[in-house]
Amino acid sequence: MSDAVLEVEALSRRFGSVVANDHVALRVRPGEVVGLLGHNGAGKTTLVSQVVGLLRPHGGSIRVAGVDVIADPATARRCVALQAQAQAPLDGLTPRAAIEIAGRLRGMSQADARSAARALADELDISEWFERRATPDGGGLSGGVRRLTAFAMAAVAPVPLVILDEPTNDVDAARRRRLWETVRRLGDDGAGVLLVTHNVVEAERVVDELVVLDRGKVVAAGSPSQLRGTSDRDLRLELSLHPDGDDPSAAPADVPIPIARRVRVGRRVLLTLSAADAEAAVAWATTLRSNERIEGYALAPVTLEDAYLAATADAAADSTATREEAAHV
Ligand SMILES: Nc1ncnc2c1ncn2[C@@H]1O[C@H](COP(=O)(O)OP(=O)(O)OP(=O)(O)O)[C@@H](O)[C@H]1O
Repeated sequence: MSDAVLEVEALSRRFGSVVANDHVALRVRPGEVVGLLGHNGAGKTTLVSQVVGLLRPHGGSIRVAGVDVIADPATARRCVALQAQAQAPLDGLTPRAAIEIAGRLRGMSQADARSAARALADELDISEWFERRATPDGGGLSGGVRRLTAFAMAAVAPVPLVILDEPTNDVDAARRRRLWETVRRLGDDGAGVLLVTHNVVEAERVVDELVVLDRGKVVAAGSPSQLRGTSDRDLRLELSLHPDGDDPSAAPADVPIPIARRVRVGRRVLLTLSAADAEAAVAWATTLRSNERIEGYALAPVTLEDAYLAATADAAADSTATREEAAHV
C-alpha cells in the first residue's frame, strides 16, 4: 500500500466546456513539499477544492492519508489543514485568538495552542500585531498580516497534509522568506505539504517535487533539478525588448550562437545556451543594444523559471503552431 498522504489519480473536472482538470495525477509523501505551479486558470484551485471535498470530481480518485475523499470527505478533511487563496475571515479576532482557535479545533490543549501560536508569531515576525483586532471594514490588520495569520492557522497543529494556496500573496519580501522557511520546517517535521504558487523562483528553494499544470493538464513533474533539465553549465541570456519592438532572436538564422531553448514571455525573451558560448552571446547582445534593437540584456545561470516557462510554452505550442513560435504574452 502507498505511504502517500495525498494520492491523486486521473482526476478530471469540467465547468461546462472548460476542462479545469484533465486526468491529473500527483502524489505527496510524508515530509515532502510538493509545489503545484501553473498560470492563472491552469486548474490549481479546482484541484485543491476537490482534495478538501468542496467540489466533486467528474472522474478519477483522491486519497488523503489513505482515505477516499470522494466516499468519505469528512474523515479526509480532518487530515488536511488548508490555507485557502481567499483571505481568511478574521473579523473581530486578533491573530493570537485566530491561531489559538485553529489549534484548539485540531485537538490541541489550550496551553499547547497558546505556545504554538506564540512561536509561530515569532517565526513569522508578526508579534507586533499579535493582540490587534481585525475589523470588518478590512482595518486593524494589513493584508499581509492577515495572510500570515491564515498561514499560521494552517501550520499551528500537526496534520498529515498541509495545503497552502498562494500563501505569500500580499506578504513583504522579508516575511516571505520567513514563511518559506516555516513551510520547509513543516515538511521536515513530517507533514506532507502541497504548495500552490505562481512564485517559481521562491518555491524552487523549498520544494522537493514540482508539478506544473497548464490548461488542466500536468505538463511537467519532477524534482527541481530534473525539471531544470539542462546541464549545470548552461546559461540563460535574457533579452528585454522595446515596447512593440521586433524580437531579434525570432529567426534562428539571425542568432550567431546555438540556442537550446527559446521562450518568449511578453517583452522578455529567454534563450538557453552553453557556457562555452557566453562571450559570443554577450558580444551579440551588446551589439543589439548599441543598435537599439533591444532595451537591455542579462546573462545568468539557468533557473527553474526557464524550465517552467518552457513547459507551459510547449503546451501552448502543441495546441497552436510550432515550438519556435511559442510565445506567452
Ligand atoms: N466555479 C466555476 N465555474 C466555472 N468555471 C470555473 C469555476 N471555477 C474554475 N473555473 C474555470 O476553470 C479553470 C481553472 O480555474 P482554477 O481557478 O482552478 O485555476 P487556477 O490555476 O487556480 O487559477 P489562479 O492561479 O488564477 O487562481 C479556469 O478556466 C476557470 O475559469
